[in-house]
Amino acid sequence: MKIALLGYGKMGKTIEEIALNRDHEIVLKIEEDIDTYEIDKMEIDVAIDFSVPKAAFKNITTCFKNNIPVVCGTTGWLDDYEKAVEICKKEDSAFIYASNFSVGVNLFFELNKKLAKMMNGMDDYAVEIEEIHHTQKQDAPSGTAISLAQQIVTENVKKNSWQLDHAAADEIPIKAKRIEDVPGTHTVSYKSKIDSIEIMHTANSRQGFALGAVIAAEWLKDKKGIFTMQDVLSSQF
Ligand SMILES: NC(=O)C1=CN([C@@H]2O[C@H](COP(=O)(O)OP(=O)(O)OC[C@H]3O[C@@H](n4cnc5c(N)ncnc54)[C@H](O)[C@@H]3O)[C@@H](O)[C@H]2O)C=CC1
Ligand SMILES: O=C(O)C1=N[C@H](C(=O)O)C[C@H](O)C1
Repeated sequence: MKIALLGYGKMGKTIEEIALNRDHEIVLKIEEDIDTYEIDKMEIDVAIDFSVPKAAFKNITTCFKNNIPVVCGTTGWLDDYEKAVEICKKEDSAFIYASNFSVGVNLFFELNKKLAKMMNGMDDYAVEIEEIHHTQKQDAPSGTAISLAQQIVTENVKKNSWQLDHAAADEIPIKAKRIEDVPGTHTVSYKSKIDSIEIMHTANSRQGFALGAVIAAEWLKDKKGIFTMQDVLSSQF
């Protein structure tokens, strides 16, 4: 498979290593605006975007316009997600966005939904999310923490949204901590006066995110439409 890497930082480099080990070819590495590359003249099977929030929308929609399917893991640009979906549909292209491509985190998401369902109506418990990431991270809270909060909102009749730090009664508080070299740790806790229940996912490296993104790219290559990581994983496991 011929892969274009949109963003060649910590994640782009880890994805390259995994893609080469799976016999794929990296035909393009982008570190600036996509207009400066002649992608219309290139043969690209799939683009994988792990870049920066301000670049993602333009770069991925340019790929759709050139009939290149896109796997996007960049977080912090989701105000434009619906617009990107419309452009993808109009161009008859293919798209997967996931706040987290790690298989382990996607299992953790399922656990979070189950626990949220069980805790719905348990009013003595206060729910809270904490995320810890490295100090270079541009966005807060993390995309994964937002996904966890949205999953709880779907299950819990008393919670309508999330808030960074100080939340109202109908909001889930998210605490974002930045500590050098932490790849990504997420904890969902329910605390009462009597006891606490916590579930936690700790990434030991970036390998899990990168492997999940390459698996998603292999799955998406010849498809058309809008998909999620759940679609990918339910066809594999
Ligand atoms: N969904 C997931 O599973 C994961 C998502 N992420 C997200 O992926 C993104 C990248 O993370 P890292 O690699 O750690 O960041 P990084 O800062 O190491 O790399 C970002 C890269 O984007 C490049 N870049 C800057 N402007 C650009 C432009 N206009 N076009 C294309 N590339 C440009 C930079 O040169 C840099 O190489 C972040 O948004 C992060 O939150 C990170 C890990 C897992
Ligand atoms: O920036 C990161 O590093 C990560 N970002 C993603 C997020 O915002 O959730 C996923 C992972 O936790 C690492």
